[in-house]
Amino acid sequence: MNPLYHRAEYLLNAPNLKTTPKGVEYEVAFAGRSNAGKSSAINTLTNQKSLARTSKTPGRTQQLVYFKLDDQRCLVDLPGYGFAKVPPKIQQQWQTELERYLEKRQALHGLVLLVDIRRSLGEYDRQMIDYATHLNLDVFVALTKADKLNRNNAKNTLFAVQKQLKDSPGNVQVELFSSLKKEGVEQLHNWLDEHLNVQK
Ligand SMILES: Nc1nc2c(ncn2[C@@H]2O[C@H](COP(=O)(O)OP(=O)(O)OP(=O)(O)O)[C@@H](O)[C@H]2O)c(=O)[nH]1
Repeated sequence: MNPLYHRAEYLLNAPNLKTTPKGVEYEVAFAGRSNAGKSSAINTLTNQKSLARTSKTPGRTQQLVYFKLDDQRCLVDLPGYGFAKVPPKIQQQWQTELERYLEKRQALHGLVLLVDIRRSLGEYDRQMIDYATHLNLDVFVALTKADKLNRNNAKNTLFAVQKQLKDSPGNVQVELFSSLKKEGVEQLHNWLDEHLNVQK
C-alpha cells in the first residue's frame, strides 16, 4: 500500500461546491446508506482509528468532509443517506448540492459506494450508481461487513450484485469488503491508486 493513505488528515467541511478546496487535482467520494460502514472503511483504508469518526448519531451533517492525502489528492466523505431524522427540506437542499458537486467538481474522478452486504442494493444505491455512471464517473461498490456472512453466502451475494450491475453503462467494480477482517482493502487501494493517479 502506498504510504500516502496513512498520512491522510482532516482538511475541511464543505457545505457546497463553492466551498470545496482549490488546487486539488484528484479526489474520490465515498457514499452509502447510514450505518453501511463508510467511516470504518475510511479509517481502515487510512489505517487510522478515528479519522472519519465512526459515528453513533448518523446522518447529522449534510456536508462534504475532506481528508487530504497530499496537496493534490483528497478523499471525500459524503453524508450517509436514508437517515430518517433529517428533515425533508434539508434533505432536498442537500440533494441539489450533491448533484451539483457530482456534476461539476473537476477534481472528482470516482465514487466508492459502501453497501452493507446483508441489505444488498437499495433504491438510493441504484440511483447513485446510475447518476455517477451517467456522469462518466467510475464506481467501486464495496459490500461491507462481509465477515457477517459465511464464505458461501458472501460470495453468492457478490456474484448476485455483480450480475445485477453487469449492464450498467459505466465502469462499475464490485468487491467484498470487511473493515474487521481487512478484506478487500488491497483491491480498493489499487482502485484508489488508479483514480487518484497515485504512482506505485
Ligand atoms: N462486523 C463488522 N462490523 C462493521 C464493519 N464495518 C463497520 N461495522 C460496524 O457497523 C456500524 C456502522 O459503521 P460506521 O463505519 O460507523 O458506518 P457509517 O456508514 O460511517 O455510518 P454513518 O455515520 O451513519 O454514515 C458500527 O457499529 C461498526 O462497528 C465490518 O467490516 N464488520
